Amino acid sequence: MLTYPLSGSSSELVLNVLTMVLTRGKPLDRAYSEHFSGLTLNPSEQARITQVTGDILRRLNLYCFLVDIEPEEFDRLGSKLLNGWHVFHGLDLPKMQYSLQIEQAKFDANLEQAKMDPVLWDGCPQWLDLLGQAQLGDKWPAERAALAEQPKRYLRVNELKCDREKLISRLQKEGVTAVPLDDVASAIEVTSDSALFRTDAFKDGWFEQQDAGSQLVADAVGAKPGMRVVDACAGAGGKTLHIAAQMQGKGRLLAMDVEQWKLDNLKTRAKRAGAHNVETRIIASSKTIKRLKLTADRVLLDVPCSGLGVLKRNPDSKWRDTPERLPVLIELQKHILQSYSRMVKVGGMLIYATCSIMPEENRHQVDAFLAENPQFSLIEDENILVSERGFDGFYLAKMERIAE
Ligand SMILES: C[S@@+](CC[C@H](N)C(=O)[O-])C[C@H]1O[C@@H](n2cnc3c(N)ncnc32)[C@H](O)[C@@H]1O
Repeated sequence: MLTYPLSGSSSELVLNVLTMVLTRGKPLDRAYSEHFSGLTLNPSEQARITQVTGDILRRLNLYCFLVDIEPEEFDRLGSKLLNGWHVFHGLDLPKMQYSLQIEQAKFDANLEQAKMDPVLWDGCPQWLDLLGQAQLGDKWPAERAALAEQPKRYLRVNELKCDREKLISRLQKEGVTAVPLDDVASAIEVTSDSALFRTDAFKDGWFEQQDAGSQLVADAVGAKPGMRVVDACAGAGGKTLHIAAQMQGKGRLLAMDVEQWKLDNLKTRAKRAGAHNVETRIIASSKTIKRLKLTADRVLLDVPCSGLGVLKRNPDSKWRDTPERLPVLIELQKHILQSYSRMVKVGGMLIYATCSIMPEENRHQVDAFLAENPQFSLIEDENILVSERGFDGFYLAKMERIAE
């Protein structure tokens, strides 16, 4: 965390980004891009701004409690919260133009009270705590605490262009320090605050920013050169590009989604990555899927989910989402699993994945699917828990089609 306070102008930026997220419901990444575009911020100052903003969102209710404000009051009282954040972290106050002071004695009393309340301490909204307890039982407190930590920055080396050692040494020449991860063969961890997307290594397609947990999901696909592979919920292609590298550009990789703008984004990224065997296709109706019946060696279903495994990275969503969204997602996951599994050929593999840690979206879905579909058999599944691996939380299940 910070060792000296934010400057006045960085404090204003943090407040503006947070106001956009908390009072206008903008996703954090869009609020960043609106505020950062056109500014030439020093990379370490930009890193400090995102660290503070992210940390405030990860423990918003705690910081609000300490300075006696409600999240809804953020647009009027945000400077008080930012001052409280600095006090909590033992820093001097930032020099803001308009700044509401905090009452130290009240802050200290609130702090003592907060220390007795682990749910508040971990920045967890009540609905999420209830859900986590119901779904994960004893494992939940460790996950809840791990989800309140700052995420690390991971890259995936693009093996179509280089290897980890070459990437690390090229990045070093561009002022970025990074180390390889022992347990994820394609991943490196960035240990400096450098601006990655301005590097020539990025422009040349040598890496993508991708959490190490997400890299484990694409690893599980085990695609080989010459295979026919479908990434059926490809989005902007985080996992598609990884699969393309496994295939060494040989074979057919079909990336599908219901949103054309995401596939357009994927095409740009595939071009930069030199992934020439990627074809994109919009899912316009059920016919798009039916036409591919029993054709694929591998089908990855990285389904839409609650995202409750990636709250370290997307902490804004826990203040926007509600538990009512979950049953709708669960129905959609069921539908995708049932209908898109038809594309897997006999002897081929279906990989179901989410970035959630909740069994209802994970193993329960797989069990229900297998009960209704004896033509599939479970090979293995894995819960990638945030508290155990330190990555974002994911789930993956590998199933083989053993009959038509
Ligand atoms: C978890 S995201 C995928 C992330 C992506 N695989 C990656 O690694 O970057 C889920 C994706 O499913 C897409 N989606 C939503 N409903 C869908 C449907 N009925 N069929 C296929 N994709 C769908 C969403 O647009 C979203 O891009």
